[in-house]
Amino acid sequence: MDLPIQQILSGLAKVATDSSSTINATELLEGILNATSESTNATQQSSSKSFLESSMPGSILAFVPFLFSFSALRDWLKVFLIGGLLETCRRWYGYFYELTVESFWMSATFDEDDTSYQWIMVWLSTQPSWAKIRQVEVKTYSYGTDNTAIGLDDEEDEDATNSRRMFYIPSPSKTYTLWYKGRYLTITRSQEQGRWGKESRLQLTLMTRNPKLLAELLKEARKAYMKVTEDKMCIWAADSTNDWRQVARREKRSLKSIVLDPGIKDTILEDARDFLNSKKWYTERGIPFRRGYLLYGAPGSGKTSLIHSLAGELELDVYIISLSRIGLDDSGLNSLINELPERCVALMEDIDAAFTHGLTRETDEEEKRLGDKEDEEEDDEKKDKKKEEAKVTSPSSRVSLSGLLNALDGISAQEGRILFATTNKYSSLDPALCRPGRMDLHIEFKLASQYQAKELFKRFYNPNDDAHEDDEEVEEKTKRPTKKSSGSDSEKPVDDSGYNTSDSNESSPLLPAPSDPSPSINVTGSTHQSRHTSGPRLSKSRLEKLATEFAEAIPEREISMASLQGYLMVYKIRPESAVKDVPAWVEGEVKERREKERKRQERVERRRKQAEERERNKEKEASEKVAVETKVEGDAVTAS
Ligand SMILES: Nc1ncnc2c1ncn2[C@@H]1O[C@H](COP(=O)(O)OP(=O)(O)OP(=O)(O)O)[C@@H](O)[C@H]1O
Repeated sequence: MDLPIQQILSGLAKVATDSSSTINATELLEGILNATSESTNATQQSSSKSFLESSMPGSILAFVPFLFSFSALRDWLKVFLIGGLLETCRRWYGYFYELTVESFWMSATFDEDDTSYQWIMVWLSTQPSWAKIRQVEVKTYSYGTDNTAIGLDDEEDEDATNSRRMFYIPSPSKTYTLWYKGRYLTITRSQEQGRWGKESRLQLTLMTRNPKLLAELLKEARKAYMKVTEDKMCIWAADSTNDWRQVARREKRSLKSIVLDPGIKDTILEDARDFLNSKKWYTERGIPFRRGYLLYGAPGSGKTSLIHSLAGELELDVYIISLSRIGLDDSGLNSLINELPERCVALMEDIDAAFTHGLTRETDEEEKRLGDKEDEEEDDEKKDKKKEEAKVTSPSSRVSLSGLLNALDGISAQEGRILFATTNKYSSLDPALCRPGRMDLHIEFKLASQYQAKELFKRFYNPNDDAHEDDEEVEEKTKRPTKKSSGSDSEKPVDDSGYNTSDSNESSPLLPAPSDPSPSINVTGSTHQSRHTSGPRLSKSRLEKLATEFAEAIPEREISMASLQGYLMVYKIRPESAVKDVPAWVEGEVKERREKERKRQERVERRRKQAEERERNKEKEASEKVAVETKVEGDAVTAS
């Protein structure tokens, strides 16, 4: 290791003796190299060679101290200065370039899971130049998102309606150019791997110095979106990571189609409207700006239908919160409720289903008692279904009552939301949950009244309320027993709606005929008998008469609206037959209901007896135990 240092030192000494008083770096380097080579020659004769000598040329080693010499520093400085200057220039150039370009362009990005993404897609589909694009991705959608792309099929195209529709969407990673108000516009759709597979993103770049132009475009896009979705409402549900996802977009259901006793719909609608317009009122009084409605009562009485219909009427989206969902716990529920948008309908269906397993404050005994009581009230099938659901969900649902209460009205609970909860077991709900502030309005839904049956009949056969006052022609038509079909010699039966259908009920072996004692095929439920979508043509007076007859045959509060609807579905285009057959159907329904009731009574009685038996056995065991202990004690006393 000493050798190179000696060489360098000798080199330096040689340079010092040979050189004049002013030496420059080049001379110094040459001197070192010469001295080093001489020194190296001398040492070559030596038999021992160091590792460094064998692995590195001496000239490089000699160069090292030179790098740190004073004169080399000056050169280093020059290099740094020039390099730094060049880099600074490069960066400034990039910065100014971006600044210049940015001042002429505006850009915005849109993520697929945000509604604004759909605004842009809808807006794109309205652009004339977009119709001429040549490279696209073709998609078929199974639900909801059909407004986010450009439909290829005509709505009335039979193939399109019978199968999935086809859509154009922008190809990923391709930049499309368009013109917006005379400005150059580019749109790029990129895809990234997200939690749920590939997630798309749109990047829009507009050549303008005016920031208002982008805002205008966005407003236009939102308007276009609102226009195509004005008859639709979005349904959201939580995914397994407790994030809201849009699961469907549905046609709004008209409030008129929900038949309730007079005043109920109007009361809820007015209340909800008033609430939505009262933010200031709530704020001024320091009352949390939230409203809860509890809809309870008979199954199939229209609770869920009414909620969806009201949401459509109020132009709000529906966010479904399923308390018994696998993996949902208190914190998950809390975050779900926190993430609700300000104006929305939150829907908790069958809120009692979650209570059965740990949410209620009732003791087990009370729960059992209540369960028995409800047994008497509730439909057998419904109860069994609930039990099954409870069995499936109980191990995984970890929402506690306090968790639910906190989520509903804790400080972090979302303001401005309307909560609708439904239940078939009103009496099993905890009072804390039902108190005002959490559930402000409680509305009972009962089995169908005769008024409801009549209105349902009228709406079913004349949904648009457009029957003529006394349309004798229609009347005539409905009375005519047969009609000659054009192009055929054979006489075909005519349905009692006045329509002549090729697949009317008479020719359909699948239709269950209530009066037929031995149907050829055992079909449960109602089948579609016609492809007619419009209602049968009945005059107003005829419809009124039939509806009255129909309603008179329906016993008050014994049959659910869902069952009535199911019955009418069988007679989709045969109102006369519907009225004629209704007494037989009602008889069957009532009989079935009574049979179920009887079975339920028996089951309740059996359970009661089993409980008594258990009690008796317990008492017997206890008294036997006491007797044995007394005997043992007696024996012990005798023995002592
Ligand atoms: N009052 C009603 N007016 C019109 N249709 C009704 C009414 N009640 C029920 N229906 C019809 O019955 C079907 C079931 O109704 P819905 O699901 O709203 O009842 P529900 O009370 O929510 O039942 P569940 O308590 O079992 O959830 C729907 O197709 C709906 O059209």
